[in-house]
Amino acid sequence: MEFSYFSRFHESWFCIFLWSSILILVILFLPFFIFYSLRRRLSCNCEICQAYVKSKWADQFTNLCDWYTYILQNSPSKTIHIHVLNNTITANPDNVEYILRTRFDNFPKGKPFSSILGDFLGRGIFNVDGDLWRFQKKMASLELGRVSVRAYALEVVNKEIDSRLITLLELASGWEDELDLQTFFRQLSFDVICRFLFGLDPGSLELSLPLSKFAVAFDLASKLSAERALELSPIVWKIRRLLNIGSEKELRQAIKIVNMLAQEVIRKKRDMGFLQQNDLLSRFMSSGANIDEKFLRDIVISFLLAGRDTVASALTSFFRLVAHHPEVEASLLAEADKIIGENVELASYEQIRELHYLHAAIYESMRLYPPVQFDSKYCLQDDLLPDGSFVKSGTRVTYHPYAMGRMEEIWGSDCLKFKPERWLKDGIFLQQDPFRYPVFQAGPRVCLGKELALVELKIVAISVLLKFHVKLAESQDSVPRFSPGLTSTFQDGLQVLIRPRSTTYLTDQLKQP
Ligand code: HEM
Repeated sequence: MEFSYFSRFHESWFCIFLWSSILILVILFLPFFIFYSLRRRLSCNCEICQAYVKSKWADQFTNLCDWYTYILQNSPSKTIHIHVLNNTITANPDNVEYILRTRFDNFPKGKPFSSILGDFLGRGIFNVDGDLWRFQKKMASLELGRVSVRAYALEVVNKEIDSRLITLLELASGWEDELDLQTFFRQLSFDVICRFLFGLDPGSLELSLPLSKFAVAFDLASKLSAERALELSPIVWKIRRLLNIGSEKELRQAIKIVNMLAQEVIRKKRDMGFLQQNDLLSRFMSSGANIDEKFLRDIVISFLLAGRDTVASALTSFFRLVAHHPEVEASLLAEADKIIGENVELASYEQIRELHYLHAAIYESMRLYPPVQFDSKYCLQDDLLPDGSFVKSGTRVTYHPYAMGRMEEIWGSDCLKFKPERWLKDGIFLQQDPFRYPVFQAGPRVCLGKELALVELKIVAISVLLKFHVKLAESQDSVPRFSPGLTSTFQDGLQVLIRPRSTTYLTDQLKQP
């Protein structure tokens, strides 16, 4: 007995000694390891790589995406290679089609991407390939592909507009203080997506923190996860994560809060009895598939991300552009007046379908400000893109809808102008090739929520426009600054004054020189 106690005592000291030695060795050799792995990356002396590494681009451009746009516009093939990032970036529609459709199997999301977003999105649909992706896509398509989905979306959004949106904006229309429309739309789209996908009223959740704290944590987790991709080597953030320091510590804390929200959504759904319900979450829960608690959490987070941030981003940019273009605002109101008429509280689905100019204005605003500015895939085997660019196995390929929306070769010499008319022929909205406009992605992984999103965008936009005039706090020539994140967000939000719409306002506005 005494002997075994003695030997265990020695064993534990031996373990401590062993682990301490390993730790000391790691600490001693880590800087060399990082240095050598980064040296290879930093060694490219080409102008573009140096501009990236030394952040020289920031001398001329407000946003990284504007710099990428500039170099893509100036590239004859509309494709560039950032050697230090091992990333081929393209704004060439032929390449986009090749990556997203023709050679879909050779360009999955891939392991590097899943590890960047893995802590936040886990095995959720955005972050996986293969069977895990197919399963979630099938379940989501059953729900989002229903014939009645648009009518149901309209019902959910109309309820939200009727019960909250108009009341809140009426309140804000009496304020002298500015309202951040971006935050407002994020709250709205969160409520809509909870009702639509989870069959839940967010107000009924029993949360230990106010909803706004969860929203902040959600945004932070999205921003910090996206920033991992900007590091010159994944080793940098992986070490920070191992030591739980800096941004990785913040990310861990933010994810902890986000998890609390997801757990409460799942708990509430269980309480409500998911077997009798046919929303998306209930479908997953009753599918009989092997879905553990963690997988359910990942599903909830991915769909929240898909439906909340993208729609809020699209609405915010739309109102910013419309406020800067009174002539577009006038055309939107004139169309609504013709189709919906006066004194109608909420438009019907048939009326919404008839609003071609509104549809065009929404597409046009997403052309200039796509909610997902760029999207990366991973090249499995060496490949050659249609424009002749060679892509090496194991490197990243990125298509860039933000830059594509600003290409003269695609949209003509007035590509920087906000001009909804470019989408209309004889007043009817005309669809463009999705590989020239991959705002909803295209090919097998095309956005599953496109129809829901369009209904939501149109009905919210017209409901607000008909009742209120949105006046921007920023000046006419201000350039928006984006926050890094998975979805495009204005760093300073969108500060506006809300005013009740008077019938004479617009005429007065148009009379101004
Ligand atoms: C204006 C609004 C929206 C835009 C611009 C948009 C755009 C996109 C884009 C670019 C992707 C590809 C992302 C990637 O693979 O990395 C995507 C995927 C997806 N979106 Fe949307 N989206 C919008 C709204 C929504 C909404 C409201 C939902 C509702 C649930 C949704 C559900 C999805 C899903 C499930 C996927 C994954 C598809 C797959 O991987 O097969 N989206 N979306």
